[in-house]
Amino acid sequence: MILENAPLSALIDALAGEGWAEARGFLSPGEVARLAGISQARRQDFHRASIGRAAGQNVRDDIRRDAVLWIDNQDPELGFVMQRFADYQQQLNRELYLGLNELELHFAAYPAGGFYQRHLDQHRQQDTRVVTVVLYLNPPDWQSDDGGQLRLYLDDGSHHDVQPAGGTLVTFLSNRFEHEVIPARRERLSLTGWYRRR
Ligand SMILES: O=C(O)CCC(=O)C(=O)O
Ligand SMILES: [Fe+2]
Repeated sequence: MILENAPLSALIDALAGEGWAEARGFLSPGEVARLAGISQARRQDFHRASIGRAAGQNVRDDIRRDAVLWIDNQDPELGFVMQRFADYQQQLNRELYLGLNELELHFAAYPAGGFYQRHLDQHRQQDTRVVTVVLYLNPPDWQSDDGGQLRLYLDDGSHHDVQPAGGTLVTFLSNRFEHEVIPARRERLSLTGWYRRR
């Protein structure tokens, strides 16, 4: 379901219904610019994203081509956005009894040519990821021609493409929807996270 400047309660309803939501205007343009600035200032610390966990981790250029920086949830510069995610977690628990008690977050940067092949956000052994959130930090002039859409594969065999415009938040049930990032033609920035249940 596509939402515009919606309250958190509308996201919760969409998640309980279809299992996913595209919430445009989740952050204001000013907040997006601030977060994008923080991400850019830390670019030297990003590292090439890998797949799998622990010993099974490796960088696979053929599967995903992005760089990430994991975030400390106590990071003082990020308090304004962490608060939004904490509110969302609290409402998810209150309304849907999901029992979420952890959020892991990373900045991601896809260079021109970057993509992420179709996948599910759960590691085979360890399926504690319950709800995915992706918040886009791109400039407002992102065009369809710039690529980088998030393609969500829906239950009925169709798909929904999300334009990674700054301020849009996508959220979905991590174990239900396969998805992929279509190759981007310009740098594509985001903040991606997973609520978990330990
Ligand atoms: O950036 C996106 O739109 C999705 C990224 C993704 O699927 C992931 O990091 O698991
Ligand atoms: Fe994913």
